[in-house]
Amino acid sequence: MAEGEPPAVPGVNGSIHICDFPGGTESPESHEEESSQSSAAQYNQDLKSVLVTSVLNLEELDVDLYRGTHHWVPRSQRLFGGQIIGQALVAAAKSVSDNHYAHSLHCYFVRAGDPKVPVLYQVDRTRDGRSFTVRSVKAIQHGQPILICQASFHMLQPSPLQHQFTMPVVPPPEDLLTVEELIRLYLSKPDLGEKSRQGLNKLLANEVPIEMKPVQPPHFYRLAAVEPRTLFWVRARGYIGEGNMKLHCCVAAYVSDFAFLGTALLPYPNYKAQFAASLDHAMWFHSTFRSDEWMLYECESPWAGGSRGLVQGRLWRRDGVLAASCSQEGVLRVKAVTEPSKL
Ligand SMILES: CC(C)(COP(=O)(O)OP(=O)(O)OC[C@H]1O[C@@H](n2cnc3c(N)ncnc32)[C@H](O)[C@@H]1OP(=O)(O)O)[C@@H](O)C(=O)NCCC(=O)NCCSC(=O)CCCCC(=O)O
Repeated sequence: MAEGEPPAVPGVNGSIHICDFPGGTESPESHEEESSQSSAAQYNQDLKSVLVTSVLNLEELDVDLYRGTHHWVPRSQRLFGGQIIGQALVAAAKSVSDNHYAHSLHCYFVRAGDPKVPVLYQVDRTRDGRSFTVRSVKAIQHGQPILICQASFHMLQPSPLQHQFTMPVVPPPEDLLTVEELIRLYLSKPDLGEKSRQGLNKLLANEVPIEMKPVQPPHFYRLAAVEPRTLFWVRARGYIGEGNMKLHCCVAAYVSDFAFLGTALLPYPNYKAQFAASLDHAMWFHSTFRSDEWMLYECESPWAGGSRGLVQGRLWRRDGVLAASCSQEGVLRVKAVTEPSKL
């Protein structure tokens, strides 16, 4: 990483309950009961998540037509992909009955989003079946699509087929530092260069509505090439509460795009991204979860080439249940870093 370049958001570098979505060997109710006890202790419930009160709170303009506004905008000054996916899923879910739950979505980012204007979401009720309901959503700005999204919803259908991978063993979030705490630690280093200090202060001023705790924080000094695999705890800031599983899926969709594509850059510390943007994003929801509770995001990049990188991720509930899986391909145009430096 070159001097003056703020680090990529740090960090992106047991016994299992198996559970269908939303029911299974463990009922949603039992999880909710457990959650309500922990949430009462963990949260000031007045601190509502801005994701829910603002970003995902779409304005209804007409039948199947919604308008969404922005909260956090990345330094690239193009709209955050996770926000557009989360809002598209909110729009899709509006016309789906309460007993159908999002189980997957597939999106293409076809144009950069403009942070100066709101986004319109136009929903097409593609199909209403007995078990599955499908919606197609077009996110539009300046009269042109910026995202095309297909989302599918499924009614609860219990099955004897149930398996999942085992969650990686990592320290609990209580034993780890948040990204902000890590940045403050880096800022306290006496030999930090002025440009790096400015970059880190800019990162601190970012009002990202997500909290993250990297499992393996990057070293203060220049990173060595590492395997394209990262683990971090993540949750939405503020209180959302239990009960609305569709909403938790929309928040998870927002969260899942954050610091995801950076995984593909980990083996290349001698290159920096000149242009990085997600091209597509897919998600599968497997189990009930609370997006305002810590979840482990396990990210890996099985391939990069031809100025593109593929990343895959798993979102784990802290009790070891696999909540969701994600895949994304992004464009990665890089240039060589000439001078080695510290963060
Ligand atoms: C740009 C997309 C991906 C399509 O690309 P392209 O067809 O090349 O679009 P153009 O509009 O023709 O060019 C855009 C830009 O790229 C330059 N360009 C094009 N080809 C090349 C090339 N072969 N070599 C070098 N440069 C090239 C071209 O000159 C233009 O540059 P400019 O003139 O300076 O603008 C397009 O599909 C697109 O933008 N899609 C949307 C992608 C997107 O917005 N995704 C979501 C946001 S990304 C995200 O959210 C991740 C954030 C993570 C936050 C975090 O983790 O911190």
